[in-house]
Amino acid sequence: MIELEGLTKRYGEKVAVDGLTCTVRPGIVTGFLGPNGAGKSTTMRMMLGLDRPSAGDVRIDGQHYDRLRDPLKYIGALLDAKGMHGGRSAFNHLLCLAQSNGIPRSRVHEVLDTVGLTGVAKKKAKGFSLGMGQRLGIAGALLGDPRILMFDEPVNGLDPEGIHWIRNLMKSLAAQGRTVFVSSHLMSEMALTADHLVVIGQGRLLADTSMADFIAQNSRTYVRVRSPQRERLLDVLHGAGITVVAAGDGALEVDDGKAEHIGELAAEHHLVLHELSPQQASLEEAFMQLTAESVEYHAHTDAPPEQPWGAGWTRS
Ligand SMILES: Nc1ncnc2c1ncn2[C@@H]1O[C@H](COP(=O)(O)OP(=O)(O)OP(=O)(O)O)[C@@H](O)[C@H]1O
Repeated sequence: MIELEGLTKRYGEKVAVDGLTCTVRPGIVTGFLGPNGAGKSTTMRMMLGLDRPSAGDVRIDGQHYDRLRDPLKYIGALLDAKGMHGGRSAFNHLLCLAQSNGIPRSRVHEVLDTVGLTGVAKKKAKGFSLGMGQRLGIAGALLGDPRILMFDEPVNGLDPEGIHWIRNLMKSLAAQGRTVFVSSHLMSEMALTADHLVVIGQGRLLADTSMADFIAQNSRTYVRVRSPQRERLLDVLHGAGITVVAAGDGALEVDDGKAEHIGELAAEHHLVLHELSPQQASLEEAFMQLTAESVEYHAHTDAPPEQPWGAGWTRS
């Protein structure tokens, strides 16, 4: 479990993290979301004792990071896959980490095997592709068999097979009862991986809720209906006190409606339906809705959806 209490970080005038209070629980994957510059990396760095909070507190299984003996046995993290000593082989990189944390050499072989790098264990990390670097970083996080795992943008640079692998790895670590905390800008991936979300904007907590509730609370849910007897269907729905919105393509949209109810009404009146589909916004739409006001960096034009924000963006 990771507990944040009023966690705050200031850099001069800039408040990067602003009074965050939340608990990251074991047994589930918790996604950590926020627009660029929201304070995710700073929060994660404070969790790992790499940055000192200006105010507030963060506890790892009840203890401060700097009080943990052999910290890799409590919390493993992938923060910056390129932040390792490139001149060492993958094996030696992990061996150094293991030796400084009282972890046996045999465990290095185990984690190399888990991440699929056994075949390149003797190669220098500086020759690794981004994806291999991510895998090596993940091996380092797993080395101490910790109860808490933290991943900052773990799917960066991974190919579809690698993304699939890390998704399953995170889910299985959570299923073993571990605490899994992961940040990503890839909403479709987060939607498939996380059970719970912590969302921040400009350093402040915007949401701490289950994935399903987050989407339900931050988006419109409606039922889409199409019928060749559109006008009669409209009369029937209006007659039942149901508010209907016309969609551009001739379909009807019923806000907060139950598909079953609409289907039964149509059947009672012998109306043919060509479509009766409950619609829910994607995580990306819900996220954009919630964070619209706290986005610090805007593109000059509409950016394509489903891409990490960043390149070519300017501060507003
Ligand atoms: N060492 C530092 N000195 C000054 N300002 C900093 C420092 N580190 C971070 N910041 C500022 O704090 C804010 C939060 O940064 P942070 O990197 O934590 O955000 P983030 O949510 O991880 O962003 P991204 O999604 O772009 O990685 C930003 O405005 C950033 O410019």
